[in-house]
Amino acid sequence: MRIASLSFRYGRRDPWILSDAGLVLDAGDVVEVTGPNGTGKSTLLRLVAGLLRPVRGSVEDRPRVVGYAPERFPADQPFTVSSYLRHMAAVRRVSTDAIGRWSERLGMDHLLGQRLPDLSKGSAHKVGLAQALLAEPGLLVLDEPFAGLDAATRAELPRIIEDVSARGGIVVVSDHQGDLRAFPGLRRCEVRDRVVRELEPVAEAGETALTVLEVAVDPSRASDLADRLRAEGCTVHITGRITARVTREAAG
Ligand SMILES: Nc1ncnc2c1ncn2[C@@H]1O[C@H](COP(=O)(O)OP(=O)(O)OP(=O)(O)O)[C@@H](O)[C@H]1O
Repeated sequence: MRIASLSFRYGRRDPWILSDAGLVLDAGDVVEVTGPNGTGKSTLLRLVAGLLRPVRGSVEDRPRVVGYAPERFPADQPFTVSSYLRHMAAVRRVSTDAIGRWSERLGMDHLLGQRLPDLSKGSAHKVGLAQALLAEPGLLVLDEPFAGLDAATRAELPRIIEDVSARGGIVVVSDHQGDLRAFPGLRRCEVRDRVVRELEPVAEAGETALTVLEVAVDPSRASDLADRLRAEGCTVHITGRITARVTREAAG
């Protein structure tokens, strides 16, 4: 799936939210979208999911089956959870068996008979996740999915995301709390100042990210400085000598 030269604003007189964004997503990719409040994370997710159309640019080769869970599930609908999910299963042409599977996995069996407007925020959020997962999405877009979830479902969600990814689905998640940071192979994108920028991946468990500094010092100070840096926990290699013209001020 390819996002190419994508720019978006809500109305002709509104400011641009995204400008010239580009991103290539491969089968199995799990992408975390971060950025300061109000910069356009939800907007980007809705564009990725196909709920908004780019003003300029394009989203190409989007998987056919898309599951989207909004940040706030619209619970002001006159249905029980069960009848809502049965309706969504019919719309998506999937067996109602999927409802039982997902309500068990998301710990929401006890909610099935409740009316949507009576649900707590966290419970309504689970219904939003369940409807997004019903049809085995090739693209799963989750807007702040961890917010308000109980501990058990919070722990289960990365496993669900892993399953979607393992069967080749693309998963795009906005997650300002960083619940997915330890996810193996996680790609990270930041939305800031209208730009979508890919960030360095987080080091895998058991690894530590290190920054390499090149420091040139007078040879007589090298071994002393190396010892002091090692004492501070740095890894130090003395790699050789260079010659450099140094001004009197810098040398002092
Ligand atoms: N339907 C809309 N019509 C007009 N402007 C909108 C609409 N939805 C969002 N915006 C504006 O677009 C900008 C980006 O909003 P968006 O919700 O995408 O940001 P966000 O990064 O997801 O925010 P948050 O971190 O608070 O969830 C904001 O200035 C917001 O006011």
